[in-house]
Amino acid sequence: MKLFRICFSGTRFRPLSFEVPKPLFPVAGVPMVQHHIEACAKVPDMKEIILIGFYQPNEELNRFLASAQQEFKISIRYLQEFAALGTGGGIYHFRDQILSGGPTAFFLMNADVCSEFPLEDMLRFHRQREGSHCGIILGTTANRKQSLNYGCIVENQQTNEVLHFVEKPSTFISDIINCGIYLFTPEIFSHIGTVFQRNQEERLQCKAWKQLSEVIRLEQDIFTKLAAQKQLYVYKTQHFWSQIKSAGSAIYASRLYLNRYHETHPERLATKQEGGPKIIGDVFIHPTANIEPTAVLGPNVSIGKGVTIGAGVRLRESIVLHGATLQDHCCVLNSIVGWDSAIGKWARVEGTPSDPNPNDPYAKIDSETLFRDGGLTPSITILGCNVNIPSEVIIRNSIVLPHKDLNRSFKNQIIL
Ligand SMILES: Nc1nc2c(ncn2[C@@H]2O[C@H](COP(=O)(O)OP(=O)(O)O[C@H]3O[C@H](CO)[C@@H](O)[C@H](O)[C@@H]3O)[C@@H](O)[C@H]2O)c(=O)[nH]1
Repeated sequence: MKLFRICFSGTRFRPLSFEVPKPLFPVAGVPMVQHHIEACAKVPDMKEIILIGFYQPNEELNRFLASAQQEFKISIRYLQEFAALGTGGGIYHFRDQILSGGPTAFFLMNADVCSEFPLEDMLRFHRQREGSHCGIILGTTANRKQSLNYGCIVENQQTNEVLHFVEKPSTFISDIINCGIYLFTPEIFSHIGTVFQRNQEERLQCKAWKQLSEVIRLEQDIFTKLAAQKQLYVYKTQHFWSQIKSAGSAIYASRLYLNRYHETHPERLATKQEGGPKIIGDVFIHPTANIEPTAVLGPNVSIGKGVTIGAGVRLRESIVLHGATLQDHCCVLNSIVGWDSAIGKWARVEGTPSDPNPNDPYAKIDSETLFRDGGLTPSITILGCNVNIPSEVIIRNSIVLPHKDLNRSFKNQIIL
């Protein structure tokens, strides 16, 4: 057993991805990919975890890898692609490293998903069908309209064999969607290799070969064919799953993970302490945060390292990143407060939640576009790093880029 793949890009995650690669952004108090790593480390016989991306490794990534390796007692490496090779091209490029040690199967996961990661269930499902396929896709049910934003899977309901796979179809195909979490056997590489060889031949034959990209996409170039050859199965999960595309979806994912901590990490959930703040619902507080006892926090709040929270502060459905200061009596709702930002006394920072429709059991979070009908779509408020909000102003549904000193109230604006 081996591996998972990760990618560092995150354009829809700006301005937060200016400071930190999206997979290291804290969700429920720990870096987004730590949730993947924790799930992998629990799988018996997991030999190694590999992160693959095209991001230039930096000190922060190296520090994270070293500390995760120590904490989870498993080898964790980062492999950098020389260019974005696509969801299939990256793993094909590093196939020798992935197959070293002769694993019989490996997991592959998109970094930008949050899930219970039912890896052991997938493994059991795989073992019951061993020899008859080269991949298992984790699937979940979406509503008809939203299914079009995902890879859609048509299955044989008796056998769970994938009959048909279409990436982001333009008309309804199926309400079972691809979660971006897979279990593959090494055989997958011969299928990717066929596409790679064909692409190479086309490049050599084509005079404008430089323009042909080296990208291989699992979803479009591989899965559709494998489905026709009856080489894929779908394992459907009933548990929570969500994409984390935008900053708004990070708040929603935080809520899902904080709720799961009741079972997996109760020690990460804050409880009311003598002389401590009032806690409502699920809240994560980093042990180094300094919080006045009259503050009221929650539900769904994550407070990072070294954060200072003054008297009478109200904080709900928000993520406060390390080093931020919230002065007395300010109110922060549905917002992300960037690293080292400061919010003045009695200020109000507020966004609009972008949660899935609570009345639809299959609704997923919409990957909202920034603008709709010529205006900024109401969304969570995001303060980039080192932003200063003066006392007694209101910032509503706005995105503030890093290092801004605001001097008045703003509403529905991107402050550049
Ligand atoms: N290493 C690497 N990773 C990549 C590359 N391109 C994309 N990725 C990573 O691969 C994952 C899929 O990314 P997208 O190509 O942006 O697709 P998507 O819109 O997220 O849709 C995918 O995920 C959905 C579930 O969240 C699926 O439903 C869908 O079928 C598809 O797999 C993300 O984690 C992304 O960062 C690349 O060139 N190299």
